[in-house]
Amino acid sequence: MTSISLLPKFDISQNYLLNPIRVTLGLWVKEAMALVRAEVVLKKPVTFVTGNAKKLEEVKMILGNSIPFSTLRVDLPELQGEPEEISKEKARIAAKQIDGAVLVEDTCLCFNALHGLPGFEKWFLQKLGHEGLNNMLAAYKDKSAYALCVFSLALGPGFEPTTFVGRTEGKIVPARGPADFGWDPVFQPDGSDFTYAEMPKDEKNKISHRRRALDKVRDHFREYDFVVRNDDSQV
Ligand SMILES: O=c1[nH]c(=O)c2ncn([C@@H]3O[C@H](COP(=O)(O)OP(=O)(O)OP(=O)(O)O)[C@@H](O)[C@H]3O)c2[nH]1
Ligand SMILES: [Mg+2]
Repeated sequence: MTSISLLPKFDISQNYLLNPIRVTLGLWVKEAMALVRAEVVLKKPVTFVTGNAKKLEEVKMILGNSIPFSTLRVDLPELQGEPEEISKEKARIAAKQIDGAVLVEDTCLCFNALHGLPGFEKWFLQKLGHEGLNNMLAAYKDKSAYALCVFSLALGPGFEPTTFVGRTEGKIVPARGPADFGWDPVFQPDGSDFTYAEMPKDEKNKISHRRRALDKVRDHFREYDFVVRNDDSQV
């Protein structure tokens, strides 16, 4: 009885004594890691590959000069499957095609009432239109949806891509605002009275699925030292 009641007291004091040491060690390791960033040597800058001019515009606005990248407009195949797998496969194809490091993304609009469908293929919107997207939810009370963006970075052909996911919650509404980018007019993010299409671009770029995924891409570039060097040591 006595030993049982004493045991927790002992544990608590042990933790109390150890915690400051753990915290200090943790901080020290973090600082040390920041100082010795792993170098990733590439033969040419990472290329963001897409066939979608609007995506390209947003990626350029969001990233600015924060990471070194070039861009290339190439139509990538419309693949089927889970968003992360589609995005990775696009990266593998693009890396092979340009024989270098690539960044690609796959975006989808997912309805909760439909357990994540329609997901998205660009043909879907072309066939259904904004009204059709609303009609898909006519039988359901739940109009909630989320916009999902998965970026994939492949360091070259044969390299397994790394993914970065961004998600913004919202709901599907009858179209409002300019119709120059996909489903933007029917997606109203939570906490806003405006659809993506009605928002000024810089407002959308503060909260969008794309922005959230690109924040993670940026963090990754901070973690590693990407160097472009054209010699035998490059990827
Ligand atoms: O309203 C939108 N706001 C967005 O922020 C957004 N991002 C993408 N899309 C649309 O979603 C479909 C599949 O996208 P997606 O990832 O397959 O792209 P894509 O085929 O157009 O280009 P890519 O695959 O060459 O990069 C296409 O109809 C895109 O226009 C968006 N629509
Ligand atoms: Mg596509």
